[in-house]
Amino acid sequence: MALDIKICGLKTDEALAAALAGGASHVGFIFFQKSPRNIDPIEAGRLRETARGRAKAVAVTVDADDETLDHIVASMSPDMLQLHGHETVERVAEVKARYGLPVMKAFAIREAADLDAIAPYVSVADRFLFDAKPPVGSELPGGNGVSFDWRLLAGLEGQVDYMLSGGLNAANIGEALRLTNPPGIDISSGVESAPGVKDVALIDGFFRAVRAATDNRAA
Ligand SMILES: O=C(O)c1ccccc1N[C@@H]1O[C@H](COP(=O)(O)O)[C@@H](O)[C@H]1O
Repeated sequence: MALDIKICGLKTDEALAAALAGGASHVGFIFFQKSPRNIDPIEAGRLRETARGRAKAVAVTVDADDETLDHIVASMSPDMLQLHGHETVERVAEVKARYGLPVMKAFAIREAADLDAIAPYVSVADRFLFDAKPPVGSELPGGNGVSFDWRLLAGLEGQVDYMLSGGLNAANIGEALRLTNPPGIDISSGVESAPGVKDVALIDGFFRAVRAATDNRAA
């Protein structure tokens, strides 16, 4: 099965063009005030039109209330909602029903026991996203450029649909894919020259590294 690739935290035409040219299956827009990648929903709506029909537009939110989600969904008509906060199973079900959109629920992983938390969500979430726990002092629940022990996901192959995320970059993606064989991968800081500043050369390099790793895998 083809590997899904999500480039997240996009804010500019140039970065979006590089993500699409590289073959991103998903492009992510962050709606979280404290993030250096935070984008206005109207501007995200403009960018997502470029991606329409080429990559799925994912709206990333953190414990957002209905009013906030209403505005995001109306402004940019995402293909998917990523819930990256402490949303309960009930809240995930409520959001799915309210917007009729697939939901990807994020979980922070440090040890094997952290994966137990996904069990009640299996029948509700369309997909999971596994990220590292934020470093102490970080105000961001994601986008910290930190990875976790990928070997923890080894038993999940074929069991749940998920994206591997957290601290991925061109240098480590080969090892990450070798250890986990995930259905999808998600990257943000690893293709930035500074927090919130996407770098076209780094985006190109990431896709090259993914291709090299997946070619090796197929061979
Ligand atoms: O990127 C952010 O600023 C962000 C803010 C709030 C919630 C989620 C966020 N990002 C998500 O985290 C992953 C991993 O990021 P990184 O590659 O480790 O920098 C990112 O792709 C988003 O899905």
